[in-house]
Amino acid sequence: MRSSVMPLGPTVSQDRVITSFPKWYTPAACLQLREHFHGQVSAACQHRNTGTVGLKLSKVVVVGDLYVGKTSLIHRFCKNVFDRDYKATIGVDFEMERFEVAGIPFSLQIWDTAGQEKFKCIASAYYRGAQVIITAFDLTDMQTLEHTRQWLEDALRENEPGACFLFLVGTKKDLLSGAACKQAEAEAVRLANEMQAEYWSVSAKTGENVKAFFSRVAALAFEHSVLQDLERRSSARPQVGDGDIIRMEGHPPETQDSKRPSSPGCC
Ligand SMILES: Nc1nc2c(ncn2[C@@H]2O[C@H](COP(=O)(O)OP(=O)(O)OP(=O)(O)O)[C@@H](O)[C@H]2O)c(=O)[nH]1
Ligand SMILES: [Mg+2]
Repeated sequence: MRSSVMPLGPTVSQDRVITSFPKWYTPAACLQLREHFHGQVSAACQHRNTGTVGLKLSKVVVVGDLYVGKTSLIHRFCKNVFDRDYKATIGVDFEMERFEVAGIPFSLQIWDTAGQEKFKCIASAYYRGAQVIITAFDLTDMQTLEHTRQWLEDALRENEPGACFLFLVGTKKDLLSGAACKQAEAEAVRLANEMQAEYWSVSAKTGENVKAFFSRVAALAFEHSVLQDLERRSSARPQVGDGDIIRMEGHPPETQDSKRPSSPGCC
């Protein structure tokens, strides 16, 4: 898992401040059932002992068929706008979002990729180094759900095994209701469990669940970064052995980076 160092900037807006651990959409397909930050993470945040986490950003990659609403979802969250007209993404685009999680600055770099086949090879060049993969489908078009397996496989191929949190997101929730929505969600939850992904239904048009979803993404990515940083620092601490030799226990950073996220149910 890779993170890049980013420069310090202004403080975040109030609606990007996360103080309590955001909840899942459904416990039936959820990466983390805890309602609070991990104890070690809370303590580290309280004592401002989060190492370099506050200076880093996590990469989020959004993939899925054309027209499912990837760009709309990102624009609703980052710019609070919705455009009814379709403008295909050409290759890739990205947005930066700054948060404050448990008092610590944290940023997501959200990569929006093209769903059109002809742009796939450009887009796939940007899959590497993702900490989070969001696979989107249109709740009103179940073929797009079937295609998520392939999108996920392609994105995972470019990343270390177990290095990413996975989300499956059903879009355009405003267009479905009642039994049709329940049925589409049930199928999606089944697939999310197979993929070991967390499931969310959202609407970019109405904004339903959009902020809650990205807050959840940010909190999980943040928590994992802090835990990883704590683990890296504790395993790099020198230890005095039986004799006069000082042993350095630990692994090179690359090995640590490729560890699975520690929460249950992620890839
Ligand atoms: N009703 C409704 N329409 C939506 C929603 N999200 C997106 N759309 C519409 O769906 C169409 C496609 O949305 P985009 O966000 O451009 O789709 P995309 O997945 O980024 O497409 P590509 O860039 O080609 O991969 C647009 O006309 C949007 O207005 C939604 O939540 N509700
Ligand atoms: Mg797009």
